[in-house]
Amino acid sequence: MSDLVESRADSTLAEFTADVCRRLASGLLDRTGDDLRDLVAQEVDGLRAALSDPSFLDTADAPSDPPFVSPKGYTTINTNPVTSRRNPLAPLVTIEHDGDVVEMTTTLSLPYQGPRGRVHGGYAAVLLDHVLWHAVRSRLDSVSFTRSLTITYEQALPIGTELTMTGRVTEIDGRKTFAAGEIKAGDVVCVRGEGLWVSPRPRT
Ligand SMILES: CCCCCCCCCCCC(=O)SCCNC(=O)CCNC(=O)[C@H](O)C(C)(C)COP(=O)(O)OP(=O)(O)OC[C@H]1O[C@@H](n2cnc3c(N)ncnc32)[C@H](O)[C@@H]1OP(=O)(O)O
Repeated sequence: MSDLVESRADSTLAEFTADVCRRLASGLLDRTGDDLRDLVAQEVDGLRAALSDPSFLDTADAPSDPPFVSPKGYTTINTNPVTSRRNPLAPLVTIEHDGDVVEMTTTLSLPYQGPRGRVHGGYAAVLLDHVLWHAVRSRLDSVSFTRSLTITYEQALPIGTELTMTGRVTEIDGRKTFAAGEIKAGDVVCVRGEGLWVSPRPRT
């Protein structure tokens, strides 16, 4: 098992700061003038309070992504731009495995917008890449990399609505693993994806 490398309070502060960054990133896109100043002032006050008085932070829940020392001795921080609570680029997601199916949920705000009211198509591809990779990873003993990913945009993928990403493996052929899945808003399939994940050649 791996060891933690910072205190629980510091990990909580880091994740609180990432959440502040998330709120500011959204606020910068839907507020102007005094409204924006109010938000910035409120978040700065919160950060000052969190720095000067650790009891300001709710430490009831364990940090989601504390850095740790890996079994190989490396200090590791989850940098993932989809799942890391500590990376402000990542929205907050849930991931669940149900047998061979992986399901992920999230609600995306304005920083992920492409056309007005719709998720940027590139970010929809990011979400599908991630959920399909998880489905592949759950079936293999080794890591694999996305080799190809085909995305079909069926319907507008809405901003501000809970989205459900689902992924499953469709075929395993040696180093090649094929997977497919979709993103739904409610019961509507908005985006489909299918692709190939390849494990690196074994070292000779
Ligand atoms: C838990 C915390 C962690 C958290 C970590 C979470 C990370 C999740 C991230 C999501 C996933 C990513 O983003 S991964 C990052 C993005 N992807 C990458 O960076 C990958 C870049 N590409 C590569 O590194 C390389 O191309 C590889 C390793 C994927 C494959 O190289 P290779 O080993 O030389 O492969 P190669 O021989 O050409 O192909 C292997 C086999 O696949 C076949 N093949 C190749 N392309 C195709 C194709 N389009 N359609 C059908 N078949 C194909 C070939 O014919 C061959 O078949 P045969 O002759 O063997 O039958």
